[in-house]
Amino acid sequence: MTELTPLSDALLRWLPEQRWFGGKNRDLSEVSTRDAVTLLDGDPKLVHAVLRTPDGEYQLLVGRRRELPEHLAHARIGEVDGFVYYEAVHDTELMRRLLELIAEDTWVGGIHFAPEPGAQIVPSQRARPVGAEQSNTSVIYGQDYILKLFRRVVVGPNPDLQLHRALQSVGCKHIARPLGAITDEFVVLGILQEFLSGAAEGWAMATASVRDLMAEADLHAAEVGGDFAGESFRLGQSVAEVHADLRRALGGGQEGPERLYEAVQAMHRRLDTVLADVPELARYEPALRAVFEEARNGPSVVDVQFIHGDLHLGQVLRTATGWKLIDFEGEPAAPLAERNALRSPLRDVAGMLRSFDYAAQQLLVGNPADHQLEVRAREWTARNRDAFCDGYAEVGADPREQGPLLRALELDKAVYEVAYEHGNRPDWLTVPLASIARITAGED
Ligand SMILES: Nc1ncnc2c1ncn2[C@@H]1O[C@H](COP(=O)(O)OP(=O)(O)O)[C@@H](O)[C@H]1O
Ligand SMILES: O=P(O)(O)O[C@H]1O[C@H](CO)[C@@H](O[C@H]2O[C@H](CO)[C@@H](O)[C@H](O)[C@H]2O)[C@H](O)[C@H]1O
Repeated sequence: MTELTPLSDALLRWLPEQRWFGGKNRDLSEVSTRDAVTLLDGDPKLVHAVLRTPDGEYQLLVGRRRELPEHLAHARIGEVDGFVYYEAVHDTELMRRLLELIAEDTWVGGIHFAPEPGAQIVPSQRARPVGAEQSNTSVIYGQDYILKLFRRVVVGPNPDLQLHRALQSVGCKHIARPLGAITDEFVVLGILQEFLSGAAEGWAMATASVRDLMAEADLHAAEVGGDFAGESFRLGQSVAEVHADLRRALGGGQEGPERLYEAVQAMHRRLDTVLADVPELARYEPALRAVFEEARNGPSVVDVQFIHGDLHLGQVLRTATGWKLIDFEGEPAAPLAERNALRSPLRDVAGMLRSFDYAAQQLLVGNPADHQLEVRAREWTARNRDAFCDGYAEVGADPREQGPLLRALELDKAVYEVAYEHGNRPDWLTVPLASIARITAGED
């Protein structure tokens, strides 16, 4: 029983509407809270809580006020005993408190708020939540800091924090500097980082380029003003440099045929799980399994290392000085042991190649079929995928030399995306399904 227990019914209604909640396809008959810790008392009050749901545990920061001001009305969760409870990430005053706690290097109710060694945090900054759709929730402070509050509560070492620290230790130029962390004994709850003000998200840049091309349906991708291939090339170089930095900081190794066998088995297992939830995938099952099996026919020794784990165009930011990679958390729903394992860097390449396809295809979803636009979309994808691989090959090994494994990893990622969209954004399910249809039919 916590202070928030009487709020359970309201939370049950509110939860499925939250973008970060991955259990939208589940039967939700009950949610409860545990470990409510008061971080600021008074009016407003700030409470940290963990929400127990059939989809696992989620972190929640709850504000409480006697009266909710107009500008916080959209954050309302429910009302109990004359108090209004709401999502605290929208409340500047309460979010400033979190930054103060980090700057002070403090423990509150078993939660440690700490700056990274050498970081000087100035708390007097106005806070605003990131507007973007995302799996976690981030708050921006002025032009200086961004605090990511993880939503899923996962016990164990957090790859996002660990890999940022490792990359920082070797002076990697493609990350935002880690500045602080919020942890309890077993769980990393948040990470404070340098805010890259003025940076553009790769996804926004790429989709703008596709839109440009579609507006000029008579021209080829290389001829329109918004051509993205130069950026894709530089992005490929940057990703290869981050892979090299990760090897420098944390080492790497090689794995033999047994591990390749195990990796292919894991692809089959993931497919089994997703098939059980998404019947629309069943028609592609034989073709998918055949591509996974083909991966065994490439080189039997594979280079492995720490990798990003969920690389896509939404995880890369273009600053004036080059590309930065963010969010080294891996796939949010994957088991921690898998996210912390040494894996082939080709997984990251496959993730990014999938993302070029996503950027081009999602603009066609919901529109009447148009052959010309479909041809243009495919041309854009092919051009940018090639440019990315060319850039990568300038710094590291050319990913295309491992064709069967790369293709299997891409389809494995597409199967993951089917599950992700099914659980988080059901309207987008057709994007990865259509890709699987095209790839397995040999059209891409
Ligand atoms: N260091 C940063 N500087 C500027 N913007 C950032 C930074 N880190 C994240 N963002 C913005 O916040 C969004 C979400 O961050 P991300 O770490 O990817 O969270 P999630 O795990 O929820 O996907 C990004 O898409 C980007 O727009
Ligand atoms: O950024 P997150 O760590 O939250 O990653 C999850 O959400 C992503 C979507 O926000 C999802 O990525 C998929 O959609 C992207 C476009 O929105 C696209 O660029 C990616 O290629 C596609 O996989 C990601 O899979 C998921 O883990």
